[in-house]
Amino acid sequence: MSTRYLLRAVAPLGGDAVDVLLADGVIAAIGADASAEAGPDAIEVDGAGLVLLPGLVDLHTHLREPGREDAETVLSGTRAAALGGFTAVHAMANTTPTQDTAGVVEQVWRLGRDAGWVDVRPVGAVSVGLEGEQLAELGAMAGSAARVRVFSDDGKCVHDPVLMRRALEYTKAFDGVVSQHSQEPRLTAGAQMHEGVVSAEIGLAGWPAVAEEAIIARDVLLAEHVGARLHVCHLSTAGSVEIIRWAKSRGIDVTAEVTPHHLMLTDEEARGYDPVFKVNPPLRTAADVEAVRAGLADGTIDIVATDHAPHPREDKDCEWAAAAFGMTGLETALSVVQEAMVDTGRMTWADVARVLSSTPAAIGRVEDQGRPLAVGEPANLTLVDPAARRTVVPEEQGTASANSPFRGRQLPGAVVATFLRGRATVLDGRPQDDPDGSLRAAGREATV
Ligand SMILES: NC(=O)N[C@@H](CC(=O)O)C(=O)O
Repeated sequence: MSTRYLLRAVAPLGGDAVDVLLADGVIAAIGADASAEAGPDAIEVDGAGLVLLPGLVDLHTHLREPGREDAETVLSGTRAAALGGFTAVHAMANTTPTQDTAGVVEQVWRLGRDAGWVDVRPVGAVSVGLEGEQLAELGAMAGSAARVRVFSDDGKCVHDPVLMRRALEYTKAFDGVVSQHSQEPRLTAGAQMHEGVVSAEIGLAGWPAVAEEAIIARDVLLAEHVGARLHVCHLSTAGSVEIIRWAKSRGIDVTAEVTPHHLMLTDEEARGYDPVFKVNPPLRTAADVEAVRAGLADGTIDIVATDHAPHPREDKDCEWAAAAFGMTGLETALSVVQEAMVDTGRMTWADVARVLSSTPAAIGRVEDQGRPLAVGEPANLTLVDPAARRTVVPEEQGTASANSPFRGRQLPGAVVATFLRGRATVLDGRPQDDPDGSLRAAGREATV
């Protein structure tokens, strides 16, 4: 018999505290029945003051394997995900080789299954080698064991409108979705950061907001024309929020994501020339941060996705122009959303469950994740302590890379436990391959 967990007096999304019993991979009982049915062997978890969320689902994670195992592996990245409260992640396609065939997506899916930390749903590339010329084997990836439903050339934009149209048409056939990295390449050649006052003052080449907005505007019109669904990756500007709002008002089938870092940080961070703040799309202005917060709160932006983009030291500890784009995010996402949206009174924990679990699961067609808290549902759950405060120390995180833009910051909230089909992957804030924390305290990766 698998281990049973009795979660005592947890707050399910703001409701009254209840006991919840996890057994045989599912939520076995809620309320008075839970303690009655628990039996003597159940492990009790004191949930007083804690919030019980459905396990988080990330639609945008870079796991880097195959090809850049010096930055992250499926094992280290998924362990980081579990520590961040996730029970499923979508692994982006910009690996080496590219995830553009059934063989490569199945390899990543298998590595994820064998690691056992979270469910890994590989994203398939839209074009062969992300080169934007020839459509990849979309149908074969969809029909593979990896059951790909999300397709993206992320890191690059599908900028050819004919290729984008074809991708939208083909993905419709198997209920897939194109997740577009919206960046007009000609408008961003050589770009280093957001184009604005700060880029002019510090002398770095700018990435104008219009380069994102022009592609989003084009794509929502293409999606309407074709009758397909479209997902917009890491939306970052006030203008992009307006375009999505307009598209939704016309009934266009579009969803959009914002990253935690775009909810919190601005282009002012670039003034110190620390490449940890170099990311694509770039950190924008305070007005953009306000617009994406408002867009997330009113439902124009559907989800938060991490765009966890680990890079090894040599790709970040260098001058700004030579550094790679990207920042880690799996282990700080929930805290950033708490600080930006919950602690400011703009969202409830039920909203957090929607934007970080049920809606990303729905967009990715992940059937057994993001489910309601009800008897018989798979026990994919995250237990959060909203009153905790912690200082971010990237070297103590599960990810194999240290490029967190939140280094040294105090953030609210902590993941106390994560359960994947009733098995604790994280308990007392510790990964369950290292239950007493000694390996991490010694500065060693546990099994990575
Ligand atoms: N978000 C990033 O800054 N980097 C991503 C790819 C990308 O979206 O450019 C990466 O793979 O490193």
